[in-house]
Amino acid sequence: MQKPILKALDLSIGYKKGAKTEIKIAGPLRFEVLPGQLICLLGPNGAGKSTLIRTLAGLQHMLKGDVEIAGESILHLRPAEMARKLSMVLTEKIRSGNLNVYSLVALGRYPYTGWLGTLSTEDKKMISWAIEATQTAPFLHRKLDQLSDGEIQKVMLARALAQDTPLIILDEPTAHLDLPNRIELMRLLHQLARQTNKAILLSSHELDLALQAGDQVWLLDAEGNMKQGVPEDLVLNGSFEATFDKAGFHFDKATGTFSLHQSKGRPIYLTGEGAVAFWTRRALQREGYTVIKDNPPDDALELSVKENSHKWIIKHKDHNSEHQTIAAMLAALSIFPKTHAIGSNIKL
Ligand SMILES: Nc1ncnc2c1ncn2[C@@H]1O[C@H](COP(=O)(O)OP(=O)(O)OP(=O)(O)O)[C@@H](O)[C@H]1O
Repeated sequence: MQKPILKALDLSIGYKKGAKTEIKIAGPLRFEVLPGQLICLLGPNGAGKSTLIRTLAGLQHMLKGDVEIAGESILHLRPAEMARKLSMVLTEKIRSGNLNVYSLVALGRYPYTGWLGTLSTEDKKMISWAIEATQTAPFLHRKLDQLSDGEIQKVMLARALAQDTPLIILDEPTAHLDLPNRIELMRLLHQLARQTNKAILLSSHELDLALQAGDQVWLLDAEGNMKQGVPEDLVLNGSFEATFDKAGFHFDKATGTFSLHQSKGRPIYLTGEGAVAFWTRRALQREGYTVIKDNPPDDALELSVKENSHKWIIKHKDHNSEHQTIAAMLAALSIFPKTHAIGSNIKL
């Protein structure tokens, strides 16, 4: 059996106010991270994700309990030992604008190079691999202040990879990335965990990506409790919904998506499959309809969609009409009274 690379033993995290007062954010927490796992730490704003990450990395005192990395308490690890076991990617902006990208990535080798910083063949190989994996080669000779926030994010990941530690912790690594790059980064982290047997823990607000890529999800709620599990189990047992419970937010277990609108409006009986039905449903929910798939009431509006022909057919008593776009279908539906429209009081 594999030994955990990271372990929390009744860990309480938070802040000290003066000599005596403690502000506890979460705990006692117990968890283990095994080599090869990608763990996504999720939770609403202010739940304590960054506090937990900083505590695990020894950047902040724990209130109680202990954290072990590769079997050793972080309280006993010297900085040089820690740097060979754990690499960090934080979201804070780097100020050293004068450094070029290659030099920054090469800094990842510092735990192995000693004072002079002379790079061995092995060091150079590792740096090249980190650059290739993160696709940072195109801006290798640029200075950091000539990079976008997203590019800096990738370079910081390259530095962490060059450090070649069994545990990598990233605080919101997708924060500055556009959608394709967010997907690409999650895919890369997932692959890295599998191929290199590194354990990777990241905090994120990317609920859908975390659901897809995480081997485990940790859900930290506003009360400081943490639920852990395989993402699909957490969806099915309602933990996911409960952690992000917010007025006006609805988590659809069937599609794994959050929606802004709680549909309580006029029922509409939708038949059809595939992408056209999916986007039709979204449009109807936005307009405040309650979309039903089974047992329609007698006076229900009926809408059938045809996947291949992009045709929307509305039926209601004597009414029967056919439409070529969602816009036209919605316009046609507007002649029927809605009981009420929902979704106006949502705070994000
Ligand atoms: N230095 C500090 N002293 C006291 N309380 C703090 C300090 N820094 C943060 N906090 C509080 O700790 C709680 C957790 O903050 P943290 O930044 O860890 O949350 P988070 O889950 O990372 O939030 P976000 O998703 O918004 O980044 C918040 O209520 C925050 O106000």
